Amino acid sequence: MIALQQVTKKYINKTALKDVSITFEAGKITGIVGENGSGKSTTLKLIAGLLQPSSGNVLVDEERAGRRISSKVAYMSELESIYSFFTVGDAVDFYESQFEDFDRSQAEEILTFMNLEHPQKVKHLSKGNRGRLKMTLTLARHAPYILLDEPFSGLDPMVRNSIVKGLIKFIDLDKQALIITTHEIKEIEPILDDVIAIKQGSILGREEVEDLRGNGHSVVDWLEQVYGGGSLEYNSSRTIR
Ligand SMILES: Nc1ncnc2c1ncn2[C@@H]1O[C@H](COP(=O)(O)OP(=O)(O)OP(=O)(O)O)[C@@H](O)[C@H]1O
Repeated sequence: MIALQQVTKKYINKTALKDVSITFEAGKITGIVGENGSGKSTTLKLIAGLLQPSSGNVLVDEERAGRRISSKVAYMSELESIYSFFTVGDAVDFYESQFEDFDRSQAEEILTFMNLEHPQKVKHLSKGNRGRLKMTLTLARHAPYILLDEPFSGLDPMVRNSIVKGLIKFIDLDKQALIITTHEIKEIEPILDDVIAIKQGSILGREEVEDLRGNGHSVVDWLEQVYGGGSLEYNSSRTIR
């Protein structure tokens, strides 16, 4: 389990997260939704151990998040993170050399699924194919926690669709949990177990998607209500886990 306990994260002139307490359970797909600058990436970077909290604790399977436990977390940045002078094959070799849990044969299977080939040069790939490659390299790891920061950003619906299909096919929810930040909630709504709404560094709410559906609502209905202006009649007074 991942636990953020009363976490505040301050940058020099900005408080990005304010006293956030939340958990993420193994075996679930959780979406974190919020407008630009609300603290989504900061949350993932804290879990990945790339940032340290200003106060509070970030625990991954009861250990403090940091370099020592990074093997438990596969983090995909929203930024371009693969050297442009690499070929697709070089990128796979590089990831294999960096991560003990990297599964070469799974990587090859995902490459085929994503229609990517070893000799292709990263700098010549379309944005969509660079997104598919980034996803391939992350999903080829057997890390128990997979964190994807804005995997759909700037990608067209066909590419988004192939990425969602890749997630369903290559994530093993008996052994892995997935946390996705996104603005594109409609694409991933069908595969989400729960959704967290964040605004200006605070968690506004969290819901199980099945509970919402049971009440005849979509995630989008709920988000409209949480962010104000919506008229969803739904009791969402449950405690945030
Ligand atoms: N390294 C940094 N130094 C200073 N401020 C930062 C830094 N990184 C993020 N911030 C600020 O912290 C706040 C939260 O940023 P964060 O990137 O976590 O938001 P986000 O929800 O992921 O946004 P987006 O959807 O645009 O990616 C923003 O106001 C951002 O400008």
